[in-house]
Amino acid sequence: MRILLTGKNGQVGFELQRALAPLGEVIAVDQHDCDLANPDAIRQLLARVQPNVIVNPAAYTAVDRAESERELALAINGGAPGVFGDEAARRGALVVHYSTDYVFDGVKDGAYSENDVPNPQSVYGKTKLAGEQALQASGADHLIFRTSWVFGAHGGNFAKTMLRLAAERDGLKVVADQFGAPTSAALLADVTAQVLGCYKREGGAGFPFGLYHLVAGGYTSWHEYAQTVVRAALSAGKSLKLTADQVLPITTADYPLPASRPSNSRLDTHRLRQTFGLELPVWQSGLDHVLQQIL
Ligand SMILES: NC(=O)C1=CN([C@@H]2O[C@H](COP(=O)(O)OP(=O)(O)OC[C@H]3O[C@@H](n4cnc5c(N)ncnc54)[C@H](OP(=O)(O)O)[C@@H]3O)[C@@H](O)[C@H]2O)C=CC1
Ligand SMILES: Cc1cn([C@H]2C[C@H](O)[C@@H](COP(=O)(O)OP(=O)(O)O[C@H]3O[C@@H](C)C(=O)[C@@H](O)[C@H]3O)O2)c(=O)[nH]c1=O
Ligand SMILES: [Mg+2]
Repeated sequence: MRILLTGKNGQVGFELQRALAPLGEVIAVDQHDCDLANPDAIRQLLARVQPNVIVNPAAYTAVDRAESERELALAINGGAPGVFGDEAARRGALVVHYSTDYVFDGVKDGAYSENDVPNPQSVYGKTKLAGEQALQASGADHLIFRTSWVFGAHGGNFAKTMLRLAAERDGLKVVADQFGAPTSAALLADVTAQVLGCYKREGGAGFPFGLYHLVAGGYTSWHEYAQTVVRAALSAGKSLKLTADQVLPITTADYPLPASRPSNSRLDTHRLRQTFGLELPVWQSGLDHVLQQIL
């Protein structure tokens, strides 16, 4: 299997380099090798690499900046997956792509399933939904993994931001009315590799391609997540300027940002677990593992 991997220095791309290696030859690229905002550059890359599988964790992920950089975010998040899809359909390749909880408006009670209708409230969410739809419309064999609140040892994320702020400030305020599942980049990479392993063994017409929600087990609020990070850092002996009690709960209205975030980001993973016989560990176990690496 020849696997083209984009975004090799991103949180998920970095973990995928490790996880995909046993499946075949991995050709990993970054923005310098191919600018995903440029469709011709993508076509040239595919002509050169001739992959059987394209794995695309690269994306425009700056949620607030996207509100004022709509065109660029749309080219990378909405356009590139369509180009990958069109080319893959022509070449008989598989496209593996990642999307987000931010395609939902967050007003549902309970976890969102793949059958729930997206209604993104941010530019980032809208461009990610456009990417899903472009890939689906291409007719290429594809897998789309929708995930949420990604963290890893490599790259930037909320947990690392909390560690940095807790070392600088004697108080922190974090929204307590948005709920979701922090999901480790390593879990995303490992599940991707498991599913691609199935595809390698038994891929073909009957393979269950399509859209899957993929998040860690359980859920929390950003506030409780921040407190968990601070508590773990303190018990690992890290010197911080505050304790978990000094991470105060606030509402979304108390923390105005350019982009609107869903208050309910919970994703139901039933389809993925049933189809591939997988277990998804709780978010705390992935966090413990990453904090051990960072601290
Ligand atoms: N982070 C999160 O919390 C969540 C992420 N997702 C989705 O999961 C996937 C992986 O996210 P994650 O690993 O966290 O993202 P990161 O932001 O860590 O990495 C994204 C990568 O995309 C690359 N990239 C950005 N613009 C371009 C471009 N024009 N051409 C080529 N490469 C580009 C970046 O390269 P460079 O560093 O050089 O800019 C970076 O390596 C994405 O599809 C994201 O939408 C879904 C839910 C939550
Ligand atoms: C730094 C900070 C953030 N917050 C809030 C703002 C926001 O509601 C929430 C999370 O903030 P962030 O900006 O780090 O997270 P955000 O960039 O919105 O994270 C999202 O990224 C994209 C890529 C996704 O796909 C989503 O799944 C999600 O992970 O925490 C506080 O309340 N206090 C703080 O000190
Ligand atoms: Mg962010």
